[in-house]
Amino acid sequence: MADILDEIVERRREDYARLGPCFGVDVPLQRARPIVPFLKETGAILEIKRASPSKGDIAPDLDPVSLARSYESSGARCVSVLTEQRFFKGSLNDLIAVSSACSSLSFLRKDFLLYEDEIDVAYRSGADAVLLIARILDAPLLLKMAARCRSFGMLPFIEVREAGDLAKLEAASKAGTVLAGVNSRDLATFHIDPLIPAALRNRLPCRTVFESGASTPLACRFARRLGFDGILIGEAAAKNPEKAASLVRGFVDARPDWVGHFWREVGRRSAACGEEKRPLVKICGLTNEEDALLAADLGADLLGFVFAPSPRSADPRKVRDIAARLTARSRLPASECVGALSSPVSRPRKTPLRPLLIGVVTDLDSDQGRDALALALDGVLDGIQFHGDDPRAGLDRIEEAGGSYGIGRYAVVRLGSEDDLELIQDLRRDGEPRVLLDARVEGLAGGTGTSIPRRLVRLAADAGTLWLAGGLHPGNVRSCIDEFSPALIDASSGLESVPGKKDHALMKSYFREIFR
Ligand SMILES: O=C(O)c1ccccc1NCC(=O)[C@H](O)[C@H](O)COP(=O)(O)O
Repeated sequence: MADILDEIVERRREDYARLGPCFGVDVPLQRARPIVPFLKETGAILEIKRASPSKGDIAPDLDPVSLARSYESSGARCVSVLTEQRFFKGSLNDLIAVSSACSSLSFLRKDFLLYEDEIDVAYRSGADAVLLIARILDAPLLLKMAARCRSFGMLPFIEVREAGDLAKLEAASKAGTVLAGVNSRDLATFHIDPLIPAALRNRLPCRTVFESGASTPLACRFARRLGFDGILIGEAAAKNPEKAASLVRGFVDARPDWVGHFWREVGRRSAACGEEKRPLVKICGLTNEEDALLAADLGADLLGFVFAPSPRSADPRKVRDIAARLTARSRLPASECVGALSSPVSRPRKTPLRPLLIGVVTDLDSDQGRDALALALDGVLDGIQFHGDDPRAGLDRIEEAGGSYGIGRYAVVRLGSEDDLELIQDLRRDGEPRVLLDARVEGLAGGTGTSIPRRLVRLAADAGTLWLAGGLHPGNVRSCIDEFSPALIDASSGLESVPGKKDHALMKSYFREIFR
C-alpha cells in the first residue's frame, strides 16, 4: 500500500539524485569528535523534531543546541536528530551543530537513508548511531549499511514493524551488534498502537527501543514494563522540553513486570487473530467447567469470571479447577485435544489453545475483589478487568495490589454519552493499549445484554482500536464485526439459557458467525 513512507522515499531519491548524499549541506570532511556509545544503559532518547507529516509544525523555531542541552539536564544521555528536510524540516546542520557542542551526549541520525554513502555522511556529521528502516531497504542493502555503520564504530538502529522486517533484522543481528526499534505509529494511517511494539518485543533478537506516541510519564512507564531498553520520544519532548524530565523518569524508574508480560501476550494473540482477520473473542460470565471448556474448544481467546455481585458470580475454587484443566489440556498436542477436533469451527486454529483467564471486578476492596486479586497473584488468573465506576482509580488500586511484580489488567469504560469518550482518550494517552467499552445501564455494572448506541461505537472506533462488549449475541455479532472491525468482542448474557448458564447451541452459532 502506498503511504507517507513511500512518498518520503520517492522524494528523497529525487533529492539525492539532484543534491548528492549531503543534500546541499556543507558536511565536514573529517569527523570532529570520538564516538560516544549509543544507549549504553537503559534510558530515553529525546528527539530534536521541528515538524512531522502527521502533526505539521511541532517546534519550528527550536534551537538544536539549547534543546539538546536541556534534554541532557532532563536526564537523557541519547538524542535523536531528525535530518530529513522536506517532511520534518530537519537538517544535517542540526546534527553537526549538536554533536560538536555536546560532547557527552550520544546522537542518532534519524532519517530515511537509502544509500551506503549516506552512512559516511552520518559519521562525518557526528552521529553515533544511524536509523535504518527495514521496510525501505532490501535485505542485502540493509546488511551492507549496518556493516558500514559498524566499520565506523557507529551502532545500526534498525526499525521494524511488520513480519517481513523481522527476517532482515535477524540477519543483521547475526552479522554483528544492532539495536532494534519498533514504531508504534502506522505510517499509512498515523494511528498509534502500543500493542504493536508489545506484540513484537519477544521476537527481537537484540536490545530494543519503543518508538513513537508516548506523551505522558505513564505511557513511558508502559514501554519499560514491556521490557524495552530504550524509548524514543519526539513530539512530547520537543514541544514541552520542560516536561521531558518526567518522561525520562517515567521510563527509567519502571521495570519489566507482569503488566508488560500480559500485554505482550495479548499483543501476540491479537496479531495472530489479525492474520486470521477476526477479533479476539472473550466469553464472559462463566461459572462452570463445561461452559468454560466449550468456550475454549470453540476458540475463545479470553474467558471472563465475574468477581462481583451478579447472577454470574464465580466461585474461586471452580476457577482454580478450570485453570488447571485448561493448562493440562494446553500441554497436549493439538491432535489429542478433543475440543480442537470436535470444534464446529472448521478452520485450522493458529491461536494458542489455552485462553487467557480474566477476573472481572467492580470493587477491589470487596471480598470478591480480593479473591480475584489473590488468584491473579497466584497466577491462576492472567489478568483483571476493572469494571467499576472509576477506571483510573481501579487501575491504581490494582497497581498497589500487584506491588513490584504487577498484575495484568485493563479497564472498562461504560459508554453512555460522548463525554465518556474523553475518559477513553485519557486512558489511552496514559499508555493503556486497550480499553473495553460496555453499555451504560443505570444500576447495573455489566452483563446487561444492552448494546452501546451505534453512533457512540462509531465515534469510539474512529478514535482508536475498539474492544467491544454489550449485548452481543449470534444475531448481531457479524454485523458488529463488519461495521466496526473491533479487535476484541466480549459477550456474556447473549449466550445464556438462564443467567449463569451458557446455552451451548447459542455459543456454537456465535462462533460460527465470527469465524465465517
Ligand atoms: O456479567 C455480569 O454479570 C457482570 C456483573 C458485574 C460486572 C461485570 C459483569 N460482566 C462483565 C462483562 O465483561 C460482560 O461480558 C459485559 O458486561 C457484556 O455483557 P453482555 O451485555 O451481557 O454481553
